Amino acid sequence: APSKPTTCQKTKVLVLGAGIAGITAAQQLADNEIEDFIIVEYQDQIGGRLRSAQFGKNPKTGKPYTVELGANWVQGLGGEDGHPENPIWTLVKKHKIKTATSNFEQLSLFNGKGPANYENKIKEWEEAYEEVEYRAGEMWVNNEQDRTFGAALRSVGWNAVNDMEKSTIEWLNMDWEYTFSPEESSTEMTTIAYNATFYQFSEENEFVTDQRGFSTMMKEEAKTFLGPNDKRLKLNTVVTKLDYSDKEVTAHFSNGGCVTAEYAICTFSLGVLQHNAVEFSPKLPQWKVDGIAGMQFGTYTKIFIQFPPEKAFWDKSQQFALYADDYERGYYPIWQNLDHPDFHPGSGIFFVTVVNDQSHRAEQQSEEQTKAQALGVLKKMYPGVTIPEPIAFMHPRWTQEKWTYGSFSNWPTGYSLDMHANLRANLGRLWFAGEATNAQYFGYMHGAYEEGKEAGIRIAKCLKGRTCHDRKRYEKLDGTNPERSQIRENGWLAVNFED
Ligand SMILES: Cc1cc2nc3c(=O)[nH]c(=O)nc-3n(C[C@H](O)[C@H](O)[C@H](O)COP(=O)(O)OP(=O)(O)OC[C@H]3O[C@@H](n4cnc5c(N)ncnc54)[C@H](O)[C@@H]3O)c2cc1C
Repeated sequence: APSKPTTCQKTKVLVLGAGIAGITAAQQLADNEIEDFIIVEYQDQIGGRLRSAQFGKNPKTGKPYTVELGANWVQGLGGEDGHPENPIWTLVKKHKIKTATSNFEQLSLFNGKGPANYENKIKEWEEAYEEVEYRAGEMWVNNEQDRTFGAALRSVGWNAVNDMEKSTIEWLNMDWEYTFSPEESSTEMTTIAYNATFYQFSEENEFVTDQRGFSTMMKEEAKTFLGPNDKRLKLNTVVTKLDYSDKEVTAHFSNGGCVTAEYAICTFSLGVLQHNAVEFSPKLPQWKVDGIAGMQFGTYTKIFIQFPPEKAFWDKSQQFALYADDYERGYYPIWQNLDHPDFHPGSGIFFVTVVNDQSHRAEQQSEEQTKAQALGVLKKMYPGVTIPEPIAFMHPRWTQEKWTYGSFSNWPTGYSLDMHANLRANLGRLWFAGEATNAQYFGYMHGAYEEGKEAGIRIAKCLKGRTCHDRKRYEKLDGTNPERSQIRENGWLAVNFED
């Protein structure tokens, strides 16, 4: 182990992580004339889960395409007809990030036998979803107990078991967005998150195609308060341990260095916190451990395939293709056509997205295995077509990335606002911010932005000697099975399970 230095570098605020939340928090500090901060980042660049890669080859230029491995859509734009604007959309416009509008009406349908028509089932889903939204609203205002989204769907007559097309439509609307199935997600909070994003802002989605990479947005934003080669940004620096108290926070790095600050904002992903990738001293209290353990962190994997462009065999005028496998829910289900006139025409790129269990499978098996499975699906979707050999193939392994351990968070059934407040609560001078700490925009970039902003403002106030409150925490949580329910009439046998 590296030897422990006796004195650590000193600063006022330590910003841990240079993703959307970290950069936005630091910007708030700078805007409030707090210039004495240090940003510490694991990777060699700003952006976090805004992460692009070079892929394949553009036949016109001979250079690879830039594709987004992480966040790709600005979801919910707003800013018109009295709706507030999504702050990410504001930044995208400010930094002239190139986007194209996603049109989910351009969806071709397939099943195990090839092209198929199950529009009527999509309509059935839409009606059921609308009823669930209404039920969720009632549940919320009446403070009814939360339940799985699957339970709410069944209660309005939607049941996808035994119907692979319906299962796939359900996957499209739930798992694709949240990475978890309706059986795992909260009815109330899933509906709230959807409303907060798509009804508050708008139902439009813009897909980033900028060849500089989406992270350009945050890199450019950082330039508004950091100078060139600013010493306050420590890249390639891995935090291994955080000492915290009511007076200060010290971050220890894998390179042996350390920084002590009056305040710190930890923006590491929920995955990082759940993997105990950072040691806390003193140990985290149980209410905090439970707050971290209770929220879900999922994986979303885009599998990129480039075919020889002249041999592109799919309908290039459509943006999406949905495949309902005969046997397995979520098996290579949603295909995106980047060869569309609005994206990268002539690219020959067709990519497929899988989540969670299917992502974990792809992460464990070889690229050859995954490629063979994906091509096997295309053979079923396009019977009679000779599927050409891809000229490029690539997918990330999000669950294994030590700086995130997954993609984004989801709100499970039974996780309460109080439990979530415990995830978000500060521990003395150590604060937490990031997409997962946002109670309504969890999972999204705008969630990370709002949380970074809030934490930055709060800490600036504390440092300026203005009102400085701790965040709420709930060391004791209310149960939902009180003693009055534990009675014979409820089938409760009052058996004592102790020996
Ligand atoms: C595949 C995928 C698809 C997505 N799609 C969308 C989408 O379409 N729309 C949308 O709105 N959102 C999407 N998201 C979510 C969005 O990317 C996140 O909500 C957002 O980027 C999170 O920002 P953050 O600042 O909270 O966290 P992060 O971006 O994770 O920032 C935290 C930073 O901390 C650093 N770090 C971690 N551990 C350490 C350590 N030990 N020491 C030092 N530094 C450390 C990390 O490197 C990282 O830069 C997607 C995410 C993924 C992965």
